[in-house]
Amino acid sequence: MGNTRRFTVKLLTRLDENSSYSNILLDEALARSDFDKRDKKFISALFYGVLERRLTLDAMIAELSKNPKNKLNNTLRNILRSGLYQLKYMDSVPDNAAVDESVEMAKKLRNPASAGFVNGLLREFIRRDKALPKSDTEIGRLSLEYSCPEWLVGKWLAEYGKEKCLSLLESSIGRAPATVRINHLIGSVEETLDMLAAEGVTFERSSISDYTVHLANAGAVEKTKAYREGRFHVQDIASQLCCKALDPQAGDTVLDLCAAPGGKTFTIAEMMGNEGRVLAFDLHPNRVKLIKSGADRLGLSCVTAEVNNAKVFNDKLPPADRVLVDAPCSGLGVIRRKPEIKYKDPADFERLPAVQYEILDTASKYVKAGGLMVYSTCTVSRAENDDVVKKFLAAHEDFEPDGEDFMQTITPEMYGSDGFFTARLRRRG
Ligand SMILES: C[S@@+](CC[C@H](N)C(=O)[O-])C[C@H]1O[C@@H](n2cnc3c(N)ncnc32)[C@H](O)[C@@H]1O
Repeated sequence: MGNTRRFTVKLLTRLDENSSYSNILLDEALARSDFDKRDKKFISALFYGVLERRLTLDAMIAELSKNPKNKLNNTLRNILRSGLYQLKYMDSVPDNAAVDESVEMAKKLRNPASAGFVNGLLREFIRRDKALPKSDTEIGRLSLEYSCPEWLVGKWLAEYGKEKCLSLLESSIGRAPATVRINHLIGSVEETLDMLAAEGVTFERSSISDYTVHLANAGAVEKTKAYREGRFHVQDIASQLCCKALDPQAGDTVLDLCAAPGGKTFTIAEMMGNEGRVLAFDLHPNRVKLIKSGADRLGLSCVTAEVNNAKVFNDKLPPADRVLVDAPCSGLGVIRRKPEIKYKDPADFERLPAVQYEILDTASKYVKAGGLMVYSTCTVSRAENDDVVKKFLAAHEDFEPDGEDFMQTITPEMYGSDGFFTARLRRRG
């Protein structure tokens, strides 16, 4: 077990020092290691746990340090974070093990005082009954309880109200469900589920569609025979609902302008029974390859994938019955999958609405008269969602809202999905 903690602390420090994605860093490191299944589970739980509770853990360290201004190096900080995380949030770890293993790690650091410091701080936390740091404000309290920066708690409270804010905060902690979309073009849903069951995968069907299934022990679904045979792809409920909003029909010409890695492209093609054309694009050549390989695996021959910049009008693209703009966004709806998103500087998100508007404006030029365009994001932020759509409608008289509830903010309490937004915009006939 000591080895697993050292491994995790090293990974957390690497994440602090290079801005790579947490899931990629962890998956690659585990794949190269020879830890057994149980150890890998512990490492993943500790790694993601520390990451998603980082703000709270750092507030605890600041409160418990005698000299809070002392600068801690990254390794020492991660030893403390992981020690505190085990004490506070991992019931399966005895307190003594959490403290002793952390102290052993600190002994290996160059500064001989580190081990005493780690021991003192962790034992003081236990003496204080493992209490969270206090705050005088509601925003501050929620921020510490859910390890979410105050600016984001404040934003969600102001923009969506308390109930939705709490739903977003609660779902931002803990593992997201693994949901898949069954490809009925390769075999029936029952046949695919039987195959998965035979390989020991347990599942629960979802009420949102006949093809939507939650997998319970989905460690490495990509390794199953059913996956290799193209019988499903991994896709959250909200993304599946987004494809439903686009309502593609067999024979349609569909443009999917920000399509990689291709989850929505695949569902759209399946909904069309592989009849018609789904032209998928992305800015990045490496990501376009993911769409191509996914469509090949799933046997979706109506899909083509090319590089294209959605901001710039391309006169080679055909007029389309349906256009999907699944725009690049801040990703505030998928924090439970990528906890590092919440620690970004909010200033990084300020340029997004202009980019989103530019893409939407360009995309609208491809929509046939009477055709439908769906604008979507995996974020929960008025500036990137409703405001972009309102600005678009105000400037494009040839478009109108499609239906009364044409804008939908999907929050986790509704379907257990990621946070998401869709808007249906119809070009007048
Ligand atoms: C939210 S992701 C799309 C997810 C995808 N629709 C799916 O369901 O799998 C946004 C995508 O937009 C791409 N992108 C960003 N800027 C773009 C641009 N100017 N033109 C085309 N694609 C762009 C990104 O590379 C990214 O793959």
